[in-house]
Amino acid sequence: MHRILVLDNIAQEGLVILDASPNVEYEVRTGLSGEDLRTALNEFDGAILRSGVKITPESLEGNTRMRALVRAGVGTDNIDKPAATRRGIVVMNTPAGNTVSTAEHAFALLLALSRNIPAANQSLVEGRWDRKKYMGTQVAGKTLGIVGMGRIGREVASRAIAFDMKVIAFDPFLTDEQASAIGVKRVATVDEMLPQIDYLTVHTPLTPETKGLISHAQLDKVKPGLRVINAARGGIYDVDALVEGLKSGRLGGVALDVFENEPCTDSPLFGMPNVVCTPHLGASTEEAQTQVAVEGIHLLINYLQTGEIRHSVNVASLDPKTLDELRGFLNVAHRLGLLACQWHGGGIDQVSITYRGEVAGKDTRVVNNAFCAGLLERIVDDANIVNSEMLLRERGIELSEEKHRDKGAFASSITVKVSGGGRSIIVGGAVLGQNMPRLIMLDEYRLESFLDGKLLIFAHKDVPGIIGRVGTVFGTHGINIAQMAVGREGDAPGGSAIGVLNIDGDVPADALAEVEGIDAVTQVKIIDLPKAGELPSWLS
Ligand SMILES: NC(=O)C1=CN([C@@H]2O[C@H](COP(=O)(O)OP(=O)(O)OC[C@H]3O[C@@H](n4cnc5c(N)ncnc54)[C@H](O)[C@@H]3O)[C@@H](O)[C@H]2O)C=CC1
Ligand SMILES: O=C(O)CCC(=O)C(=O)O
Repeated sequence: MHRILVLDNIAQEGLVILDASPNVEYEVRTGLSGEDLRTALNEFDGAILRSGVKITPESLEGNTRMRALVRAGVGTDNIDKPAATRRGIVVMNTPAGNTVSTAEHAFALLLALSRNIPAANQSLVEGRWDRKKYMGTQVAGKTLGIVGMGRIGREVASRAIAFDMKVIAFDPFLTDEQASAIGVKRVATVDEMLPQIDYLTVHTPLTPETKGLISHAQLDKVKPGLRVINAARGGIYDVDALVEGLKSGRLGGVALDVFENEPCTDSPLFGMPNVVCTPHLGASTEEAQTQVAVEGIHLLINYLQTGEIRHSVNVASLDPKTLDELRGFLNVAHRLGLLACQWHGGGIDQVSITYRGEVAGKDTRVVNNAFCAGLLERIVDDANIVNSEMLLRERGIELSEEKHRDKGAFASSITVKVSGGGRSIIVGGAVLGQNMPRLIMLDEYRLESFLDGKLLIFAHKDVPGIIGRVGTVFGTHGINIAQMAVGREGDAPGGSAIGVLNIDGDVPADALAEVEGIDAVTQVKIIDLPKAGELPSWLS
């Protein structure tokens, strides 16, 4: 049973899906913070939220249960993503569900500013018929500057063009070709657009580059009377600069839907002339809320039930088709990681992964993560495909990847060199038939061995009789050998070789000592892997 926590009010349509989903139970607990939030998050497998809850590192402290946090909306700035990633929690959002509603709200603010709608309404309902005071500005023929030409910025642009406005846009990822296809003029910097525009609207996340995009210094650069709108994130405009600009007349109006600290019930802008503010209503339409709730719940259930990862902001996506194609490889990679950790023995500082054949044509980032999860699983609690790469980097271990499309002996294979502490080892694997993991390389030896259960690996000189002597030791101790594979250096006998035995049950210490005592045996190690068919929780 997957337990889902609904942390904010979401549309009923989302709850209906939860009600109808087998193997899922949920609770709605809104307004949680501090210790209550921390405790609650540890009682559920997944959670869905809007902007009303802040997930901090403290909220996730000691969490061993939560697997996914879904933001029913775009901005995930209320979720501490490094903390979630560290705990192995996938963070997903619903990027497109509220795009149109937010663009419409930004445009509604632009029109409200142009025609003084809120102030005129207020004056009228207070008993005044003040037509002269509320003389407005026509938007047709005026120029709108848009910073951020992503989903919302582009919707705003098309609405502005429909209103006969000229549009100038800045976005580091906008090309001249894209700009002309949309019908806007691209500029290379925000400063370049400021003297040319009558209205400015921003549709970017709050980042170090966008924080204070309009500050005191920009007031000197703007065309006097510029009206500015922000339905993206508080902090993109500096509030003190906005107040100064309004007082000096450099700014003709300010419309804000978002604030640096929310909820915001007090601001020097509130009550000033030519200011229109709304309490973060951009996405507050029935249509947007239904879409983000339905999409968000689907994302959550799909991840918990099938492992599909879509719209993740902290880990590579894994759609159902790719998941299906890679499932066998995720399993092999995880097992190779577990083997590499035990065979190397510790002090690792470098991991080089090579994919060969068909698998090299796929997005293998998540396979890398599966290997890293196996490598770390015995060292770090709760390593999984979400957090393993971060955990690896935090430990100063370098990860590199190489791909070769040409096939070797197998349709697809993965080989990993793990180095550190003066020792390098190599493990290689492939998938046979329907998800049967095989070890095909160990250090310089090619072989073909089952990659599950208990393995006894013994390096030895390639001289006659060794296999028989090792077999006799196990027979004497009543230990069954399920499978056996050997690989040797080159084609001729006499060099070094390696044997891999799949053992049923445990190997007693005295049996191990007897194998170690065989003179031609140079190294013996027992390796513990998951049993055949056993999958880690993140893959089952
Ligand atoms: N008021 C509200 O209720 C809502 C607010 N939002 C906010 O609106 C913002 C935009 O959302 P979307 O369009 O969906 O995101 P998006 O990811 O589709 O677009 C963002 C764009 O900003 C651009 N950008 C990033 N840094 C930039 C910079 N320094 N200068 C210029 N452009 C830059 C990116 O290249 C991208 O094209 C987000 O911050 C989101 O949280 C989104 C939905 C509702
Ligand atoms: O959930 C909301 O209403 C806020 C929407 C928003 O800001 C976002 O999606 O980024």
